[in-house]
Amino acid sequence: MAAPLLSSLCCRHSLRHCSPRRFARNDLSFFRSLSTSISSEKSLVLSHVNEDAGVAILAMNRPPANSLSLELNEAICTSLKEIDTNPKIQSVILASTNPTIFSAGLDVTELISPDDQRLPKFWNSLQQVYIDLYGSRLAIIAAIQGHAPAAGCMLAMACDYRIMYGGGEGSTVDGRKRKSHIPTIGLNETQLGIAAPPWMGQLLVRTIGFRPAERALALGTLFPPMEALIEGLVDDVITEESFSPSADTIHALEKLLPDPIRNQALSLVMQKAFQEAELYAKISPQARVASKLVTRSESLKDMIASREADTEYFCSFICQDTVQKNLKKYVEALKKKSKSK
Ligand SMILES: CCCCC/C=C\CCC/C=C/CC(=O)SCCNC(=O)CCNC(=O)[C@H](O)C(C)(C)COP(=O)(O)OP(=O)(O)OC[C@H]1O[C@@H](n2cnc3c(N)ncnc32)[C@H](O)[C@@H]1OP(=O)(O)O
Repeated sequence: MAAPLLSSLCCRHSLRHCSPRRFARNDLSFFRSLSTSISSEKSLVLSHVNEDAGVAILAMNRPPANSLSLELNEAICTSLKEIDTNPKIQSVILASTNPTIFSAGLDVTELISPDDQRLPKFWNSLQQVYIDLYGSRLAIIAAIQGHAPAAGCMLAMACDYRIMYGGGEGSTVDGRKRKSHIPTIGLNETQLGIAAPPWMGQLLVRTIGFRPAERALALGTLFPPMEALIEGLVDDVITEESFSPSADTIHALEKLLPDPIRNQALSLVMQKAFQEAELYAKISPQARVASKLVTRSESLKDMIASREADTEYFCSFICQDTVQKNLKKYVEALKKKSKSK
């Protein structure tokens, strides 16, 4: 699994064929020309490419919370690989079809009384998602419309740029006021009675710096948007207070876009993500990928070298009685909270 990563980082055939086309911030024709759709593994991931723009969307689509199961992890990797083989694509927007949850992190039900054949496969699939995102030749923009705890935060950190929704009472597609929603992001594992795996913790250190990461890891801090921005955990925060799409736009989009993507087309976070995707796509791919290698190759090599040991450690750690007890309690509380709504 390691070889494709570094070769993907080093230089892909596609780097020669870059012809990104400009599109303006509100140019919704981008969506109209989303002609190629790739659905994988029962559409756990929805993927659309626009070759003219050089940009693709990869939207996680596993209700209710985009929690990362073995199958979702595999679908993300499959989809990214398909996009990667298209030489006309330079940027990808990683998004969620759920407007309030980017990804709830690992599917915690995978961790409870696990099957001993499936557990290592599951962990491997998560490692692979990290490797494929962090080591991709593509510039990946995280459009974080909703919550991103734990491995959800890891997904975002493995991207090249992170845009987060800042909360507030935006309008829904049908013009009604939406309930205020303030997403959070962070590695909250200690709140579950477990620790973030070393490579995930180190990713936080590389993203926000040693001391802030040390504290955030110990406390399992989930940052609201502005705090995440101040810490450097996200690069941009977007509010939608003033955003109200016209009825014509809504009508046009209703006809043009599949349901799960429609709301995203109207979100400022998504529009900003396109702008950023375009910015990255304009840079010489060779230069961009070479600069990515400078900052990422060492840590990726280290992670790959310790991958098997990491899997072994994870499996034995998860199977410990105290860990199982903590996880069960956590899931019960999660379900209780959800039922009480
Ligand atoms: C020293 C070295 C040690 C090394 C140790 C090695 C390995 C250990 C590493 C373990 C790594 C872990 C990384 C992880 O990602 S753990 C998962 C952490 N995730 C969470 O804690 C998030 C839990 N979820 C929430 O907090 C909330 O759901 C939310 C994401 C904030 C969204 O809140 P809300 O919009 O209110 O939605 P609900 O709470 O009602 O949830 C809706 C629905 O989804 C289910 N669900 C939510 N999260 C998960 C999940 N992570 N897994 C599975 N299912 C989830 C929830 O139960 C609801 O479903 P029901 O309505 O059917 O109950």
